[in-house]
Amino acid sequence: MALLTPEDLEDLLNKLNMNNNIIKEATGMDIAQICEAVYGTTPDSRKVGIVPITSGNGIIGNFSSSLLAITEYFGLEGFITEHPDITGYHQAVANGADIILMADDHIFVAHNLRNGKIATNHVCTGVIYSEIASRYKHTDSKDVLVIGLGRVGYAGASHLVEKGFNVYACDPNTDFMNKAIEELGVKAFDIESPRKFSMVFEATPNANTISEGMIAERCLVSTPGIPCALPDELVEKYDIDLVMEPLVIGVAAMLYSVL
Ligand SMILES: NCCC[C@@H](N)C(=O)NCCCC[C@H](N)C(=O)O
Repeated sequence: MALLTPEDLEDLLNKLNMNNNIIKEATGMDIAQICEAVYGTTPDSRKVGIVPITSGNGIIGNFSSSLLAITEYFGLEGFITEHPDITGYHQAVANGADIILMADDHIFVAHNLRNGKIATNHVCTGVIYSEIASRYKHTDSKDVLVIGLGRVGYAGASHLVEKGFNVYACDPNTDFMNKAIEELGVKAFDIESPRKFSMVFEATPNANTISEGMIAERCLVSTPGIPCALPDELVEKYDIDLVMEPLVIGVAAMLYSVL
């Protein structure tokens, strides 16, 4: 899994506002409304304790401050603990945190200490980005293309299957592909017999995974993946609504999912 860098997190809320405008135009709802629709929850007076974690590659500059900004953007109170790790966890609980947000290099969790709900960033990111793709209002198709069937892509494909969409998927890893076909019933997208999709959910750590044969002239591409899945020439040539930002939308889904 590619780790975030401080550069990825620069200008986070401006990127969010830009993406929220695209989401509103493409789906008719903003990200808070979509989170409410998916999880059936609304922000309340819960307090979020953010605990920096030093394991593995260590603390990422402005990761915790980004989580605080996101928490407050969606109307929740938050604080970052003075210490990291276990000492920080103890501080968060002692200071009355209802929800704990913390991440090592492998798992990023939101844990509600009051109702016991726990969420991971990779599942929530897959669910919310695939949900955004599926809400594209400029199509009546039920076909969605999912590119990438890792932890995030698989969660998104599963969510779309549950919602009754026709999910076509591709991943160079045949084990991932076979698992999704057997467990979810997705159809393998064959680049040799391309179909043009108006809704695409991309979840890979690679650039330019979307090629001309895959997309309709007017489409919505929803991707948390870094770097961008769309080649510049396609962005210029086609009418593409691109929803892409590195952290906020996934964290919003985590918070809504544990409220
Ligand atoms: N959609 C967001 C995915 C984030 C994930 N790829 C990552 O970088 N995880 C590592 C976070 C490490 C945080 C660090 N331990 C800290 O607490 O600052």
